[in-house]
Amino acid sequence: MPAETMDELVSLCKRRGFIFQGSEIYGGLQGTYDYGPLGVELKNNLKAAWWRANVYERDDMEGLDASILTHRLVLHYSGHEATFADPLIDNRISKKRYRLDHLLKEQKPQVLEAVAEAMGLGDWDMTTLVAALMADPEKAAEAMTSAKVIDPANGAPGDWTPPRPFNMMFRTNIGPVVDEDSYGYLRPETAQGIFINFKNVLDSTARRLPFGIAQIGKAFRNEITPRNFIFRVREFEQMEIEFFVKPGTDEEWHQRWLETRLQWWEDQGIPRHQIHVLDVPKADLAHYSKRTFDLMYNFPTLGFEEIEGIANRSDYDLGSHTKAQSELNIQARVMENTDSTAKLAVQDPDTKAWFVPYVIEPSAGVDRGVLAVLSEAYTKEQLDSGEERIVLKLKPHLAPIKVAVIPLAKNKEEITSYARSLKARLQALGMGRVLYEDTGNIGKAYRRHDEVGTPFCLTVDYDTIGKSQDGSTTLKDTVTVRDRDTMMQERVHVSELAQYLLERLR
Ligand SMILES: Nc1ncnc2c1ncn2[C@@H]1O[C@H](COP(=O)(O)OP(=O)(O)OP(=O)(O)O)[C@@H](O)[C@H]1O
Repeated sequence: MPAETMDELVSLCKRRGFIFQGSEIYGGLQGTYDYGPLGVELKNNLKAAWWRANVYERDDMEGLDASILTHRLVLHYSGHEATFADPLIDNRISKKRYRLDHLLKEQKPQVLEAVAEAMGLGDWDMTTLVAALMADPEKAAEAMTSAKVIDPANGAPGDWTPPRPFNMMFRTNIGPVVDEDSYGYLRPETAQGIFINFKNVLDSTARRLPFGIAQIGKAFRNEITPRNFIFRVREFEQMEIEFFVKPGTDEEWHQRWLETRLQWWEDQGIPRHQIHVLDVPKADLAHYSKRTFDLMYNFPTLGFEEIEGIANRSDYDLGSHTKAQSELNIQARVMENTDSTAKLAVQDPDTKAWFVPYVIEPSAGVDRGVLAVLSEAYTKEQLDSGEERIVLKLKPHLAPIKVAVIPLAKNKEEITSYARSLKARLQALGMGRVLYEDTGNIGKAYRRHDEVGTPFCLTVDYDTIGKSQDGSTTLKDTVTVRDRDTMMQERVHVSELAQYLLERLR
């Protein structure tokens, strides 16, 4: 059974070294988190699983690692400069700042009804209400104040300012000269790096449609109200695929990617029933999207929230960044591009006509993925002894530590050196981190490794080194293997350990 509250997860993450608040010793930097010794392993394992499934195991994908610092023209023509904004509103009394749609979601229905009425709306939903408020900011301020919209910070009605769009990109100066032209952006998504390299990848790999480019990397958004632990942060990682297809085949590929991605999440330990597929209503679609499926995971405390968006982006992206737009019969509405030096189009092998590919984009958040996987794996068990056991039932390939090798006696040189050499041999198998563990007693070590999801604990004891109390040597060169989930222990000969572990850790 997954975790019931976010607090349980936050507490485990801090206690066991998965995730810490960013800049914590100086009071914390909001919207940033640092991955600790175990967090970095889990995160790397999740990214490796994604790369394996989407690059190595397919024959129609290439990888890329584009730069984070981005030329302003990239984000100008992509539309981000003009439209990558969230609606912002302030309460003059508390001085608190909110994202308008988030603030409204926390209001009682009668308050929302009063706001809509003051705005003169008959039939409305959240999307049309936000749109109406943004279209007339002065009236919106009056409506929200007179309808007594509550400030969640103090539970009292606010004195609301007119809402305004707030661009979420981090703009930064580039180079030693600070002037109006020498700025760029930290990328707000990894996708643009893929689009602007489309021709480079095509020319260097001789790919034909359909094919995709995959990338994992950091993205930055100046979220108005970062919250819910690593769910909404200002610096995060994305795992993005831009899959280029012939127009007309896009809808079929969109469906295929939906199924592929759901299967992948299942392989990471997130069952199908814990994900709701939202077919995003037309009114809520991003400006580039023909259709989008959001994968909404049932997070503890938060409920169903997005972990991945799978968008049919039509020919908007390559069409926006290409030169010679007028020759390419672009379907999407794009800004006229007078700066691009590359033709981002392909030739139909039969007709020889040039056209701009459509793009299917499965875009997943690494951090939200980590949170979902942790929450699904978190298990509280009542043992026969009456004790409670917390165990992270992570899929073995995601576990931060695969195997802990524990010497039963810390001061017995023969045992510790046997354990150290066994650790080194297992580490060399390349299955991930193997830990030599000699802190605390064996019971405590088991408890700790249950809590961090280590699938196997191996104990090296007197029997292993051929010095059993009864003088027998039948158990020489065997170790006790304890299984995290069943807590069963069995004796395994060290010559069979490699195969034993590799089979079970796959
Ligand atoms: N501020 C953030 N913190 C952590 N992950 C994020 C953040 N913004 C986006 N992501 C991740 O990147 C993925 C793709 O980004 P996309 O632009 O589709 O998100 P979004 O629709 O803007 O998300 P939201 O509506 O929750 O702000 C999301 O599904 C999510 O997993």
